[in-house]
Amino acid sequence: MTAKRIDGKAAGLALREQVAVAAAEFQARTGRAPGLATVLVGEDPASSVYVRSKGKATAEAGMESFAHHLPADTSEEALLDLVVLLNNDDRVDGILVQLPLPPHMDSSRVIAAIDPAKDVDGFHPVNAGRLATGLDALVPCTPLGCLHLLKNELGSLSGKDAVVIGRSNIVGKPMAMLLIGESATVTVAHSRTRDLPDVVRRADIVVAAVGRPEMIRGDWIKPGAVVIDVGINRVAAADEGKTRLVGDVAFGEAAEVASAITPVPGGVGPMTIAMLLRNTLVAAHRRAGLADPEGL
Ligand SMILES: Nc1nc(=O)c2c([nH]1)NC[C@@H]1CN(c3ccc(C(=O)N[C@@H](CCC(=O)O)C(=O)O)cc3)C=[N+]21
Repeated sequence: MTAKRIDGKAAGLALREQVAVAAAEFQARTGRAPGLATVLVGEDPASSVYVRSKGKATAEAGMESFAHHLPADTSEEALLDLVVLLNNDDRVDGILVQLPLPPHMDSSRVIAAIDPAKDVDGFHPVNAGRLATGLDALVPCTPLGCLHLLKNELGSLSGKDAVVIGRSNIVGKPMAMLLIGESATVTVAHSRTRDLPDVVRRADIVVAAVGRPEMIRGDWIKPGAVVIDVGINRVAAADEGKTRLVGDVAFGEAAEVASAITPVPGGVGPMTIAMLLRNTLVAAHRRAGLADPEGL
């Protein structure tokens, strides 16, 4: 069997079009567009690329983009001052501080300084707690994108066996919370899990977020499972000196067994950006005292 390739690029574009329609409605009602502020500290080339593509997507969705770029040697105090400024700026509905921060900064402290109502990454402990307790939260973009793809594929997730590989605050833990919320039976596996291949073999749904290139092999996958690959790993290509992106799943092998699988690139990554815009739109509505936009 050859799995269906889940097209995250197309799903992300469709979502971004819906967000653009709702953003225009928001502007008509309130007299201003939703606004997203991004903060990049330092010169990491990959981070610069992501921040630039976020700025472009924001403009395309009819939202205002406020891009802040600080030098790598900025003090933590100066970054915290900027966060406070953005917290108090009414044009700003969403604040994204690009991670990782330089090593002299304490990212937990920076995240905790962001107004939870503007925390479109969903990384603030208040949002993590709200998600865990089933309250309205801003939910991390990558797991939200994974859930969107899973529901597109399967409809209801109720009673499905889901295995999340990875326990980070950014992906694994919030992914588990979302799956529990959909009434899946959820196992969170990680580097200390015993017999990981056997654990994964039980899963109707596999979400791989370990950050190890092609670690999850085809013979770990239950026939017919849906595989969501969150990994974005840059590895050496066959061509001397070139690189290519691979996921955490050995795609070719897994595609022989799964019913559907996300590719890398073109899977989860584009959904993450679409969900960032979605979260900015939602934050704008909540801050303006409006009901959440429908169907997003
Ligand atoms: N505060 C914060 N929030 C983030 O959401 C955040 C962050 N920091 N730091 C870095 C990571 C990484 N990230 C990606 C988003 C989209 C793609 C994406 O669209 N990737 C394309 C391909 C990209 C390429 O070709 O290099 C794809 O998978 O198809 C990738 C990576 C968000 N991050």
